[in-house]
Amino acid sequence: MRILITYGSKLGGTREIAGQLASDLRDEGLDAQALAPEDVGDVRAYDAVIVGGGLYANRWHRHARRFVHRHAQELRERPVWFFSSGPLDDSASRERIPPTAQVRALMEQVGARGHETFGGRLARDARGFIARSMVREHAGDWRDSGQIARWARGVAAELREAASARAGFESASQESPR
Ligand SMILES: Cc1cc2nc3c(=O)[nH]c(=O)nc-3n(C[C@H](O)[C@H](O)[C@H](O)COP(=O)(O)O)c2cc1C
Repeated sequence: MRILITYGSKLGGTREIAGQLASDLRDEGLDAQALAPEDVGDVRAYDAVIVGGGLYANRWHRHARRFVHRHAQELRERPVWFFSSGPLDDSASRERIPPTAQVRALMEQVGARGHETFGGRLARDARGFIARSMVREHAGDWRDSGQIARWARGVAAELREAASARAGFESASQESPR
């Protein structure tokens, strides 16, 4: 089963989460690949898609939003999960943080099956006027590799379940009716 993981990331934190998800899903025996949106060819080549976005003022980074808009049709036709990365504290590790209103609207647009919020990262040398002003209070790496791995295992289990249900249905429908 081929899984695409793509993302919108400005400072690199969400890109690295996508990389860890791909590696965790490969450990689960799935053929998973993390690609920047501009490197994704035909979404129809994948059996399932995960889209992640770094949060900026409660909105996904524009590359993630754009990917969903551009490929809404293909995404509606296959299982899709979303993740967000943002909180610059341990809140995402302690409790489930629901998607922001904008991300929820994108989920509805494509019928996404689930969503997880992971902690974010703000490096001390982050570039950009607002990012620099946030560094003093909020610099740190709050991404939790255990939380990411657990979520990847959950997605893999759902995909396996769906595949075995499909295989059961197909073999039942091949039996000729008497
Ligand atoms: C200008 C700015 C605005 C941010 N706004 C939010 C926000 O609204 N919600 C949130 O949870 N995190 C917010 N963050 C934290 C980022 O989401 C976090 O740094 C994340 O890891 C960035 O992803 P990226 O490294 O992939 O770009 C903000 C960070 C910056 C620099």
